Order: sequence, then C-alpha cells, then structure tokens
Amino acid sequence: MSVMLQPCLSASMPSFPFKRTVLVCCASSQQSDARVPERTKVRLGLPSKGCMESDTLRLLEACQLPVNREKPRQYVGQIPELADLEVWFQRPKDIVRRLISGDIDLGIVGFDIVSEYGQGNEDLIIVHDALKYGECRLSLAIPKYGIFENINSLKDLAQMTQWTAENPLRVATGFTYLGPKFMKENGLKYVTFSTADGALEAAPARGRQSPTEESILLASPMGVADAIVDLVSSGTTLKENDLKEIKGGIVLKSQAVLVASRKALMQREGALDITRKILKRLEKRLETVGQFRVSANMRGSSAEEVAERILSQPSLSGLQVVGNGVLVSLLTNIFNEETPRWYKLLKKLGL
Ligand SMILES: Nc1ncnc2c1ncn2[C@@H]1O[C@H](COP(=O)(O)OP(=O)(O)OP(=O)(O)O)[C@@H](O)[C@H]1O
Ligand SMILES: O=P(O)(O)OC[C@H]1O[C@H](OP(=O)(O)OP(=O)(O)O)[C@H](O)[C@@H]1O
Ligand SMILES: [Mg+2]
Repeated sequence: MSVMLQPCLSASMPSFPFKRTVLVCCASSQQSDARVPERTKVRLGLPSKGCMESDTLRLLEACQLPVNREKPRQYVGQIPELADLEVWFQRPKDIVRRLISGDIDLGIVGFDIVSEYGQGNEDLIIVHDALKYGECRLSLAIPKYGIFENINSLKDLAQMTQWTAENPLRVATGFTYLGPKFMKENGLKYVTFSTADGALEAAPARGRQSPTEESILLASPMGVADAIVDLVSSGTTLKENDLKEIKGGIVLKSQAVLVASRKALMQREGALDITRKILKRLEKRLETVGQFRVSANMRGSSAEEVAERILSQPSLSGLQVVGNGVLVSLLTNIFNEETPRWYKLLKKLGL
C-alpha cells in the first residue's frame, strides 16, 4: 500500500524578539492629534541601497507585489497591484524620519533603524516584526586583549575600577540614541561617546592595552575608543579586528520590519486597506519560508491504518488526513481570512 505524505514542516511563528523598552521611552514626542499632509496617494518608503534594498525588492516580488521603476536609480516607483500606492526609495533613517513627519505612510527598514531614529515615538507602529532578512544585533563589543582580556560580561565591565569621571570608558557608535541609553540603563556611569559612520571596529584598535601602555594610546591614531556599539551579524568583522561581544551586551536584535505611521493609518484614505493587502501577502509568503513538502511510501493494510500510525506520532501532530484517506497533509495555509498580525494592528489602533 502506498501513502503520500505531504507534511510541511512549519517553522514556528516567531514571537516579538525585541527589547520592548526601546520603543516606549519618549512618549512626549508623540504628535497624535496632528493632521497628515494632504495628498492623493499612499506612500511606502523602501531602502534605497545595499542589501536592504535588494532583499526588500526580492521579498515584494515573491509576494507578487513587484516594484516598477523606469530606471534602477529612480527614487519613485509603483506596485501595479496597488494602484493607490507610491513607492519612495529613501535612506533607512530618512524613512523613519519621514514616517514621523508624515511625508510617507508605510516603510520597510531594519528594526534597529526604527528604534534609533524613532526614539520611542508612539506614532510608529510595527505592522510586521519579522520579515526574515537583515537579521543582525546591535551589540557592545570590547577588545579581546589588554585590560579587557578577562572581561566577559557587562557586569565585569561596569565593575572595572578604571572608569572615573576623569577617565571614562570611551565608546564609539553610530547609534547615538540607543548606545547611551543602553549604557545608562545598565548602570555604566562613567562613559563618553564618539560617533563615526562606518568601520567602527577600527576605533579601539590597539588602544588602551594596559595602564602602563598609555603611550600606545596616544601614539595610535585609531585608539580612539575602548569599546564600540555596532551591528553584528556573522561576527566576522569583530573577530578580524580582535574584538569580542560580552554577556548582557546585546542592545537589541533586529531584522527587517514593516512599519507604519499611526496617524496615516487612522487618517489617510486607503492607507489601512493597502496595509491589510501588503500584510496579507507578506504573511502568506513568509509562512512558507522554511517549510518542506515530503512524499514517502509506507507499508500498511489500509490507508486508514497508515494514516492512524502517522498521526499517532506526536512529532507529526498538525497533519491532517484529507480526501479519501490516502493523502496526509499539513494544514499550512491557516490565514484564509485575516492574519493574527492584522488583528493585532487593529487592536493597537483601537479599532
Ligand atoms: N552585517 C549585517 N548583516 C545583516 N543585516 C545588516 C548588517 N549590517 C546592517 N544590517 C541591516 O541592514 C541595514 C542597513 O545596513 P547598512 O547601513 O550597513 O547599509 P549599507 O551598508 O548601505 O548596505 P549593505 O551593508 O547591506 O550593503 C541596517 O540598518 C541593519 O538593519
Ligand atoms: O558580523 P558581520 O557579519 O561581520 O557584520 C557586521 C558588519 O556589517 C556592517 O557593516 P557593513 O559591512 O554593512 O559596512 P558599512 O558599515 O559600511 O555599512 C556592520 O556595521 C558591521 O561592521
Ligand atoms: Mg552595511
């Protein structure tokens, strides 16, 4: 007897993996009673360069929402499926700033950028928190050598007697909001920050190795920081620059998210409906990522008996016998109607 198995081994739905503190700190910057600027089209901001741009366009295409642009460097585009929508290609930080100013209504960017440039503004609503690319973490990293050789946790770092008002821990970061906030929340009192746009990992290079090697610090042009707060993905850049992450040193975990302006969703005609359509396509697409269809032959005296044996395995729970009892398949497409994230969004909007 031959039985066809079609289990789709489902990746579990990720829960919200981020530090909630990040988005709740500055309620005062909220402008909920302001009106949105008048215009006819809903605007979606997409990253204008790098992997975030290409991965975002790839995801939208896989969702049957391809973006049309006459020329690859053009800053405005359209999604033919969504006639009332305009796509604006922007730098990620500008997407967040323009969501807040009301110049765009929806955006796709890294959660790190929403947190850094959104600074807890309650107008920003995360509609989809896990688009499954741009995965990285914002982390504190310190040298592996010198006075940091035996420092392996944030607690160890905070307890070092070196740090005083005159001789603070020097941190280089491009995250000038989240970096200081994290250090303060973790009780590191004597800290100063410097900022740079890239290659931060070079900042501590052979800086302060030991109290007796202060001359190296002065002589080394790049010994300008003791630690950095920067994005880490594979960890290769840190490793190749002799830096290490420490226990308790993750500021936040990030991946691409769909973010919206609350004002726009509430006030702009068509914005909520377009969001619902985009969300539905994203959910449908992402739900199948990491799922596999398996076909197998099994011996048995009847289809029912084989099906019963399969279904008695706890690890295969979720399988469902369909048709004449011969085909066994998983209920994967559970979002025939609206998705859980849609109901969550309505709740956040008080609708
Ligand atoms: N190493 C990384 N791995 C995965 N995602 C990352 C990494 N670095 C950054 N990101 C995510 O991508 C976003 C944009 O990164 P970044 O500002 O470095 O862009 P870029 O340098 O223009 O492009 P890229 O480095 O992707 O070619 C970040 O805000 C973060 O969300
Ligand atoms: O842990 P890893 O996989 O090594 O990735 C981390 C590196 O990636 C990012 O820089 P990027 O290469 O994007 O350069 P950029 O700073 O110029 O954007 C980030 O700022 C780190 O330097
Ligand atoms: Mg980069």
